[in-house]
Formats: sequence, structure tokens, C-alpha cells
Amino acid sequence: MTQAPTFPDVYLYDTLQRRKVKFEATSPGRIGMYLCGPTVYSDAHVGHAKKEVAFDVIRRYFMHLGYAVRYVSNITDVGHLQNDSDDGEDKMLARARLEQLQPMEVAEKYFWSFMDDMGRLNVLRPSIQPRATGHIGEQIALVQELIARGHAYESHGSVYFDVRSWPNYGVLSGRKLDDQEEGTREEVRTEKRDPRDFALWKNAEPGHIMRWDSPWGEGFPGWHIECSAMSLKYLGEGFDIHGGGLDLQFPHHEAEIAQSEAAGHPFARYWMHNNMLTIGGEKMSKSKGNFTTLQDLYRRLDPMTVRFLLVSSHYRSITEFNDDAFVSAQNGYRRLTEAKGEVERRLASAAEHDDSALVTRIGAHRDAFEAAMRDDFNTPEAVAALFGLTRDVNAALAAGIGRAGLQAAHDAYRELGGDVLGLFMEGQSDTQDDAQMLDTLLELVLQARQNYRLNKQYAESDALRDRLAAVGLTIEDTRDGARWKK
Ligand SMILES: Nc1ncnc2c1ncn2[C@@H]1O[C@H](COP(=O)(O)OP(=O)(O)OP(=O)(O)O)[C@@H](O)[C@H]1O
Ligand SMILES: [Zn+2]
Repeated sequence: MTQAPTFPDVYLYDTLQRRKVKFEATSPGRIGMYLCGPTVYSDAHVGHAKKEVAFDVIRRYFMHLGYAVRYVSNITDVGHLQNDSDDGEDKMLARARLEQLQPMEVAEKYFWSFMDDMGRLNVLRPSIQPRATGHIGEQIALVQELIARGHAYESHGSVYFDVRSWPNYGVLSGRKLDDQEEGTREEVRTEKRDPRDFALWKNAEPGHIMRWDSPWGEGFPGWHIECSAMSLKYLGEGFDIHGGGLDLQFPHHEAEIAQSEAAGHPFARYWMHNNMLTIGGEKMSKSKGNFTTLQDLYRRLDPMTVRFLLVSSHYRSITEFNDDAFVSAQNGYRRLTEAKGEVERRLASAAEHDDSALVTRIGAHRDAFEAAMRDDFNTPEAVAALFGLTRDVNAALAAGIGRAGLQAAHDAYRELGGDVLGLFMEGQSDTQDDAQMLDTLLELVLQARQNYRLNKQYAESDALRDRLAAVGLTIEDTRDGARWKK
């Protein structure tokens, strides 16, 4: 008989229980995770990256422990209104009008830019990435179940969740019903039995182009219902972990729990929330306009340095985004990659050497890294363990190191820094090294050409230029000297 694999204990902070708890998977060795994804109506900013990287690291750590993780993250392409309170224009439609595009063109454009931005950050692709518009049937079915059980009602072609019928409403955010306020437009207010009821389905007014047939007439789903319908569809009842930004705890996540459980479907067992990335102490957000898109940031900062900056603070801590944070991320990341690069270079021609003391110390740094990650994914402590490793590795590189030490260091960088924290993209160091080498070689070539010209050996200097042109490299003479370009 084969032994069932065992997994080390992992403690995570569960927002629902408001404390750190030991994680227990529902099915042995398997984890279902759901993360509220983007509304694809504009380019992603650094705040979005904090959330994506936070949950990517959690997923990667479980994978590193040997779990099979099904990671579902939705794409919102309908129903997210400009106000959280069931009124305002659909964000997709507003953008479509502005850019003179079809809403689905907007969705397509920003979906791919999101994927590209997160890909450069080495965020693993979700196992399933369901779109709200592709799951209208599932959403309607869930709304019907809620009506049948007496937890939702139809009003003027819209359907609302009846919060008074569900005493558990408020369980996640800890808000008591009487303390909750809903500032809604007067018309919407009169459609609701209680101003705190939230929309499950909205009647589409004439001219509203995103519309689908439903038992209540033509309309479109409310924003919250998609996450219940799609997480239950792909992960099943009582799935393991639901994640998202702390700002979504209320009303979005509260609504997700209410509408799933009131329909008779036990929902997520653990709730995890990342804190906010702030700028000048305020949440970076699209609507506040205080955001830096990832595309802009990548012009100044290598994406891996951005990722390093994000994992250097805990997912439940606020990350303040400023120039000091950039500089220390650049320095810190360079320290790691330089040591890692040197280890790789030396490994190719390593000799035997007594590395037993170093190997023991590397083991201790690995243990510290694992202990930090098992304690609610404490990435700043895990990064500190990588720095501890780097100090020892640098000392050994200076004093003498052999194959065993280099291999142990290499494995630690690859598995902990690479696989778990996602800080090293495959092939990344090679391309960087190649680019650097090309730069150095061409500097030498330009120098040689300059010497020919000083000696009036124009035939030789032209021949050099022509040989470079033949392989697609152009030399430009500028006032500041010669430059090369691809
Ligand atoms: N500054 C931030 N820090 C961390 N997570 C964020 C930040 N901004 C948004 N998120 C997360 O990204 C996801 C999508 O957010 P959303 O599209 O609402 O972005 P937003 O910039 O807050 O937009 P808006 O201002 O229009 O609400 C949510 O899970 C949210 O928690
Ligand atoms: Zn959601």
C-alpha cells in the first residue's frame, strides 16, 4: 500500500475567523483557490499587481509543498457599475463609449494587457479564468434558486437579495445590519424592500447594449453574483480558499457568501485578503487617479524588481509605493541576482572542496524560509532568509567553494527564490547576461573603429561598419561619439 503524502502544517490568517488558523485541505493533497480578478476596462496599476503577486506566492508555496492547486480567477466584463450601490453606468460600457469600441473589444483589449503585465511579473496563469459574460446561464440559475428559497425578490425587472431574510449577512465584515448604510439613487431605493438589499440581476433600460434574456426580462447580472456562480461551478461547494483585496470584503465578499449559502451552497472555507498598496498613505486606485500603470513603471523598473518590491512586504501589510522603496528594491534584488549569477557561473567548472559547514548553513536558511512561509506566508521574513543565504554564499565565494556548496546554493535560489517567490524568470539571467556581453563587445568594436579613424585608416573603419551592418547592427556617429543600434 502506498503511503498518503503528508504536508507540513501551514497557518494562515482567516478573515472569517479573524485569527491565524491551521489550514486543512478538503481533499487530501488538493486545493481549490478562487481569486477575484480584474474588471477589464483599463490598464492594470501597481495596486492590482500587489494582489496578483500576493496570491500567486500563496499558490506557488502550496505547489512547492506538493499540493495540486486548482486556481480560478475570474474576469469581470459585465455588471461592475461605477458605484458600489447598484447604480451608475457599467464600467465596461463607459469605457466603450470613451474609446468608441464595442464593450467586448474593451474586454479583449484590457484582458490581454492585464495578462501581459502579469506575465512580465512572473504571475502564473490561472488554471481557469472564467468570464462573467460566458456564465450568464449559471448566474441566472443561482438567482432562481435564491428566489425559490425566499431570499431574493423581483422588482421592476430587477432581482434583489433580501438581506433581512439572511441573518448571517455581515458575518465576514462584522458589520451589523443596522450599522450598514446604502447610498443609492432614489429610483433604485424604491425598487428595494430595504436600501441594503443588493442587485442580483438588473433590468436593462432601452439603449443598454449589454443585455441578455432572463425570466425577468432582458437585463444583465449584478456584479457579486458572477463570483459565486463561477467559483462554485469550477471548485465545488465548500472549496478551500477565497482571496481578494481587503477593499472587497464589504460589500462584494459579504454578498458572495450570502448569495451562495442562502441558495444552499456551502461556500469558501477560508477567506484571505491582501492589504492595499498606497501612495502618500492613500490606496492607489483607478477612480482616485493616483495610480501608476505597470506599463509605465516597467519603463523605469525591471518587472522582477517590481515583484521583489511587492514580496518584500507582507501581503496583509500596507505597501507604500515611493522612490525610496524603488531604490531599496533595486539594491536588494541586485544583491540576490549577483550572488545567484556568480554561483551559476562557477558551477560549470566547480572543483571538489570541503563545503560541509556551508551546506549546513544553507540548510538552516532554507528552514528559516520554510518556517516564515508556513506562518501566514511571511514573505519579508522569507526574503530575509534569502539575504542570510546570500551573505554566507558571498563569504564562501570569496574564501573558497566547491561543487557541493555551489549546488546547494543554486538549488536554494532556484527552489525558494525562483519556484516559491517567483523572483527569477526562466532564461532571464541568460538574456541579461547576453545583453551585457553584447554591450561590452560592441564598445570594444566602436573603440577599434575610433582608432582606425584617428589613424586615417578609413578603409578598415568602413569595413568594420559594413560587417556590423551585415548582421543588422548600425553605427551612428553623434556629437557624443559613436553609438550602435539594432
Ligand atoms: N491599491 C491597491 N492595493 C492592493 N490591491 C488593490 C489595489 N487596488 C485594487 N486592488 C485590488 O484589485 C482588484 C480589482 O480592483 P479594482 O478594479 O476595483 O481597482 P481599483 O483601482 O480599486 O478601481 P476603482 O477605483 O475603479 O474601484 C480588487 O481585488 C482590489 O482589491
Ligand atoms: Zn469576486
